[in-house]
Amino acid sequence: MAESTEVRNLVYLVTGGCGFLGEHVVRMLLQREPRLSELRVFDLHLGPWLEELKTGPVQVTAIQGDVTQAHEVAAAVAGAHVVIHAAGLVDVFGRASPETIHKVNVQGTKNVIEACVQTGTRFLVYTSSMEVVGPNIKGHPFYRGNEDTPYEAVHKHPYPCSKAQAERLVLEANGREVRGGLPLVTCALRPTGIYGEGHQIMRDFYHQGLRLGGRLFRAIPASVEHGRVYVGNVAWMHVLVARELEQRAALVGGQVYFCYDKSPYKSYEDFNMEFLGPCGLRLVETRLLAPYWLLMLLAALNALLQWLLRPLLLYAPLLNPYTLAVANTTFTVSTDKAQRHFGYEPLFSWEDSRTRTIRWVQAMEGSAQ
Ligand SMILES: NC(=O)C1=CN([C@@H]2O[C@H](COP(=O)(O)OP(=O)(O)OC[C@H]3O[C@@H](n4cnc5c(N)ncnc54)[C@H](O)[C@@H]3O)[C@@H](O)[C@H]2O)C=CC1
Ligand SMILES: CC(C)CCC[C@@H](C)[C@H]1CC[C@H]2[C@@H]3[C@H](O)CC4=CC(=O)CC[C@]4(C)[C@H]3CC[C@]12C
Repeated sequence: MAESTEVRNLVYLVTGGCGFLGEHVVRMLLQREPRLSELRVFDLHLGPWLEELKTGPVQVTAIQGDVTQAHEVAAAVAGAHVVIHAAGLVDVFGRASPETIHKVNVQGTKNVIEACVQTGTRFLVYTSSMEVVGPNIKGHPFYRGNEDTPYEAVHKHPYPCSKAQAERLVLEANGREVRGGLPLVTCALRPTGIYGEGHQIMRDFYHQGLRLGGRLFRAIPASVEHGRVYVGNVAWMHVLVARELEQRAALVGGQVYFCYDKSPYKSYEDFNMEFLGPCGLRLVETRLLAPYWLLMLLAALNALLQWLLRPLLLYAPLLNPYTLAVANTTFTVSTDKAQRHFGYEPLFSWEDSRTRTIRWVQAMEGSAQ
């Protein structure tokens, strides 16, 4: 940890600071950024847990706001030294319209960039996603790839499209002159599938398993590897790169970094079982019962039902053609770019990450433990 005798004079803004990742970034900043004097937490929905953070040495300012509203963003950004833009509409289930996803993820990001330029904020970290790269619609595997691995990134789904556009805007803004005449320094972090305390989909799988008598049924072949990264390490990467943006502007500015740690390469379901297994669930092999063509049929049926029922109700199950394609395509990362550029090492070992996540599942309401 850095020296605690450093002067506290920095103002940080975290957009989406009450989300799954955002909360971890907020808590990590308070623990690991000794130069912090004020932390602004901007979100559409503020969490009650923010109150308990207001008693420490750092001024925690909760701002209820909408990134699609340029004036609200500008007011929050004014006077901040660093912005971590983690707010986003994460929807691959068809809950929100493509227009809403675009508005939040693309227009919202434009608003953040313009606010930095207008108010003179120089450092911007954007939470991008592996989805900016892939899996692509052709289902090409991305096996242990890095930031320079050639890959045909072709998207159709609104979520990856919006993240790709927003990331491009952030990178193109690197070097723009901000108010006061100095250049803006930006970079983008691309997490793979994040897991850890607060992960909604893990929660959903757990409850589904309990409803099914402690069983989950394998849908995806165990040979398909899916990249995962612990939320605490993703948060740590954000804190570290934000800290280094000023000192290493020439190297880090305009760059993208995959988020990685020592989590093992496994299929999506086998990886989830690392936590759900110790909490009493078991994964039942069903390859013969549910061949892939049947899953595709079910996914297509779900999409059709979603469309038919839309005027009446929101039907948004986990399985749809897009989630099936993502879950069924190998996408794993092997890189050390963040280590080389800004000295990143995972803060949490795989054992720690696993233990913390298991404890969180065990503490969940309705837990079998
Ligand atoms: N969950 C994952 O596996 C991954 C997430 N990401 C990215 O990480 C970021 C955070 O994602 P999560 O924490 O998982 O999602 P989340 O949904 O838990 O957090 C997003 C936060 O943004 C806020 N937000 C949404 N619309 C807003 C608006 N119009 N104005 C202000 N705040 C708004 C939400 O209220 C929420 O608190 C997102 O940008 C997402 O694209 C990237 C890769 C993987
Ligand atoms: C029942 C199905 C066959 C399996 C369902 C699993 C899916 C819900 C999830 C499998 C892969 C996930 C995505 C992946 O981790 C990459 C992501 C990155 C993001 O930026 C946002 C979330 C997500 C799209 C994530 C969403 C759930 C899966 C599709």
